[in-house]
Amino acid sequence: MRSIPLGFSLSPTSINNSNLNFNPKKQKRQQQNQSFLTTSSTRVSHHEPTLSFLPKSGQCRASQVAEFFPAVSPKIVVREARLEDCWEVAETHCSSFFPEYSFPLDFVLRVDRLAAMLSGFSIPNGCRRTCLVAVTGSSVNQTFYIGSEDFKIGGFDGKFSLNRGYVTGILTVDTVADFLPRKGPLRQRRTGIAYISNVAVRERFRRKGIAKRLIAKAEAQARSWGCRSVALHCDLNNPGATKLYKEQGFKCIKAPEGANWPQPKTSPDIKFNFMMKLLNTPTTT
Ligand SMILES: CC(=O)SCCNC(=O)CCNC(=O)[C@H](O)C(C)(C)COP(=O)(O)OP(=O)(O)OC[C@H]1O[C@@H](n2cnc3c(N)ncnc32)[C@H](O)[C@@H]1OP(=O)(O)O
Repeated sequence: MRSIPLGFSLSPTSINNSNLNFNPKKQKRQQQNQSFLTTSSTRVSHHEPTLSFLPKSGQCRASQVAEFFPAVSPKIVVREARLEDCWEVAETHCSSFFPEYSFPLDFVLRVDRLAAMLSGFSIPNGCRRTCLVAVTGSSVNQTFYIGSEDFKIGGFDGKFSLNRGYVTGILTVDTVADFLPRKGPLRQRRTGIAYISNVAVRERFRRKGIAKRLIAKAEAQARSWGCRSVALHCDLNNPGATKLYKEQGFKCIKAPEGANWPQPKTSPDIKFNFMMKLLNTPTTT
């Protein structure tokens, strides 16, 4: 993470909480978070081997344990984002989509992303939106909270926290249908199709199945909203992401001749694949 002059970094990953005062309320919150992480969330469990792989003597070194449990250390949990995750979500988004930016632009980008997220709490009537996060269970004790118990924003109670990279991946799923082709002469908003966007995994956590877990959770969410399919746009020049979605059962959809389908608002040079998946379609992995 980049530092700024005066030896102080604005990046949340640089905050060392070892010299913060003990806060009993904070500790209670951390314990609550811990119990949430171990009870109500989805684990990256598909790589968990059974204990029969362990040596018969019952003795093994930490390095051997790491070999037996390659993808479960640290434990990853996928859950809905909370207000206190906002900065981490912005950080994950910007470091994944704009890795080339340096200070001060990278900081401005994160603040801009934060503002966009907080203002995005209001969505059209009858629509749903959820931001999912994949978090590491091992970092719940590394939180530095800003705000108080009475702190409110966008109608939500909570506190911001500047953490040390505990959010490893993010995904947004909604039924707003802003980027889906409208239907009929009245150009009505589509219903029954959930839209996935802003999928990103921090670089050091890639190729561990985190994006797959986020997508699976988004599909479950879409089903619970009564959607029959999910859609997304993927940059044509992003073969890794395209492969990911194809393996998860998404198919590229070609716009009919002459149709002017909406596209995400990014640089005009970026061309997108519009991809869809019926929610009863099995995945290839
Ligand atoms: C709708 C949208 O938001 S599209 C935007 C996608 N986001 C980005 O491009 C941001 C930068 N990139 C990233 O954040 C990540 O690389 C992502 C989100 C594309 C993938 O996240 P990961 O957690 O690494 O993916 P995950 O580990 O679940 O990969 C599952 C499979 O997808 C495929 N895959 C994923 N990334 C790649 C890659 N870079 N190259 C080739 N195949 C890939 C592989 O088949 C992989 O399985 P394998 O590792 O067993 O070979």
